Amino acid sequence: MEYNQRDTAVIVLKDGTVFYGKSVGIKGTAYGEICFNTGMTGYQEIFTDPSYYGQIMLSTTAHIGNYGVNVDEVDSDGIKIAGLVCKNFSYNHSRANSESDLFDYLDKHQLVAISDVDTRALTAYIRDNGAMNAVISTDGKPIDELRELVKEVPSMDGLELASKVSTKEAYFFGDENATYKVSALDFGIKTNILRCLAERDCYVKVFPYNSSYEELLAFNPDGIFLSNGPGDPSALGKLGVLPVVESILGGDLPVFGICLGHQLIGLSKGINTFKMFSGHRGVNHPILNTISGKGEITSQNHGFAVIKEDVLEHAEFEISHLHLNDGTVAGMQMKDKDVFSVQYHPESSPGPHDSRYLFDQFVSNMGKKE
Ligand SMILES: NC(=O)CC[C@H](N)C(=O)O
Repeated sequence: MEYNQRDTAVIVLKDGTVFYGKSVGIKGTAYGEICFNTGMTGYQEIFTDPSYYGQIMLSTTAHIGNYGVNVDEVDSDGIKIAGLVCKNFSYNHSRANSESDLFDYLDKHQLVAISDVDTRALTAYIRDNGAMNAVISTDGKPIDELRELVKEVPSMDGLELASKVSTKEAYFFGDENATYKVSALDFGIKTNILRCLAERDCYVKVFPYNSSYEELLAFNPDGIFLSNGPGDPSALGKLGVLPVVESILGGDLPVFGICLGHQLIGLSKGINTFKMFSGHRGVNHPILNTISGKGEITSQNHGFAVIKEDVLEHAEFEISHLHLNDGTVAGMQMKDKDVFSVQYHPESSPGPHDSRYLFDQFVSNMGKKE
């Protein structure tokens, strides 16, 4: 396909490789780390997941847009991905409870989006060469200019993004007469995590990422939650987050961390993180709960992970979950405290509900304190 065709769009990878497609969003140029998600449904939840902030989403599913959009299916106040790359884009949608079509939604949120890409070839390329920066363009910029532009895109390694999606002001979620009160530290929290807590009789106060331990305690919580979020977890050290997490772990309240929250629990205790080759993003990742011996099919979205040896050598922690594809740490817990965390997404929006029991475990830990 020639780039000078009308509506033709282009993807330029950091190493100079080029893929072509057609524009289905606004005319513009967007950049970020390109990563692929293998989920076959749940595109609206994925696009609005704050953990994807700064990343270009390459969807491996064959159709995007065919069931429209619904405001109840968002995981934040708007689209958070930096751009979209897909195979077939459906301008028609068909579903009883869809409110509008994806095309209008992308336009409303001013997203650069490209369809008709050979997504299988591009995914295989990233799988074999690792997650990498990319520029996607639908406004006719010459390839040479885009090859220069992609060199300027900041590396995800060391990039701090959580402060950009965390709430500016504390807010409440759920019924104020609920049995349990939870203070949640927000690094880009997915709304479905709040829904899962509220459904389990929790009233949640969501705090900005730079809140102090004292501010979290002033809500008089029964437990503390550490959220998911975008970027390199180790970059949050410079924002002073780790001493707050250390104080939380030093207290006696039950603690639950998901994804970035899990990584921060580790970092605050000297368990380091590393950048994975291409990360885990999809809705069918197999996990072994090493405590119960049971398997779980899980929803995942991460590009960093804690170093396994650091957990194994740590006196206070033990591994609770392992990723069965590559043996990476998928969950850990403190041996003598009600502190546990997982690298994956039990709120699973989208994804199977196998791991929702972790919310029950957190609530049950809070119940023990009564
Ligand atoms: N979903 C998340 O919280 C992701 C955590 C972190 N940004 C990572 O990519 O590993």
